[in-house]
Amino acid sequence: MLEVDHLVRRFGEITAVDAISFAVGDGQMTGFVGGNGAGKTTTMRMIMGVLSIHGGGVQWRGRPITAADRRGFGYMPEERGLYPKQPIMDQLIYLGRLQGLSASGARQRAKTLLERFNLGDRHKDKLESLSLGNQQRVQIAAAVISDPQMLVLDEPFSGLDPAAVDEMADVLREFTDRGVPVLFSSHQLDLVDRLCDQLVVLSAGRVVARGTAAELRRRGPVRHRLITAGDAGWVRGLPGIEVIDVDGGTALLELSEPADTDRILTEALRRGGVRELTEVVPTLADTYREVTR
Ligand SMILES: Nc1ncnc2c1ncn2[C@@H]1O[C@H](COP(=O)(O)OP(=O)(O)OP(=O)(O)O)[C@@H](O)[C@H]1O
Repeated sequence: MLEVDHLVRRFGEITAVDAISFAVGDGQMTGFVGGNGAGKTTTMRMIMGVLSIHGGGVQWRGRPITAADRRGFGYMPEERGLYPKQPIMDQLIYLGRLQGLSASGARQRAKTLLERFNLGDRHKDKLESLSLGNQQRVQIAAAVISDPQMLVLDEPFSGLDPAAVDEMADVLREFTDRGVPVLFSSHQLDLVDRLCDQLVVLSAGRVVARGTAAELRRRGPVRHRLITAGDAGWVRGLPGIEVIDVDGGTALLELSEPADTDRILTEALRRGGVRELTEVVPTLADTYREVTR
């Protein structure tokens, strides 16, 4: 398990990461979500020891993390890290050797990974000659070259088409299935919803929400949709009911008291032509907007 404990990082006057805490359990896929500048990359860099820590700490398996622990982590940095002008196989072998594999072990592992990503016949090609999606596949191969104990991936899904997203997700799941904790950042809420056991939502350097997608959805605003045969504009006249939107016979409402549902329904029935009154389950995007505003 990786634990991030009240981590702090400042850049001059800016506190980019402001006492962030969360944990990534063994075999747990954790999505790190937040708008531009929320502090995701900075946190990941501190986990990996690329940036110094100004407060708090990182624990790995219950002890303060060491450089040796970090060498066993697979990391995909925001700036990527491979050389555009060098053949991909050579780079993977080099990285594997740096991380302690033998020459033949590194070659074998690189070959297996490139084949896994359908890039076996491109092994002599320079990184820059590959499509963006294929470059991303090679970047992930580089992160997992030496059988990592933990994966820290900065936007691994950005720029991938849906098929490549599924393929990348399968690779990450192979790791979580083996008990490896995986932390990745993403702007794609639908993806995070689909893939993650846990979400950590950052805003302005702080954790503003944390939990499973279902738990976070429950934190979103509970709304009701009323559909009537005639115009539903009359809802605006009801005291204590927040009207989010009215479009012809359809109104979207936020009700603060359970009794408000009865009140709305009674009034709608009195007026006649009620078609529907239903609770609208918040989406993850609704919750995200709510917790980051
Ligand atoms: N090297 C740096 N020097 C000065 N400020 C920095 C530096 N790195 C990050 N920051 C600032 O720290 C804050 C957090 O940035 P960070 O890159 O961690 O956010 P992020 O959540 O990864 O955003 P994005 O989704 O855009 O990548 C921002 O205000 C950013 O401008």
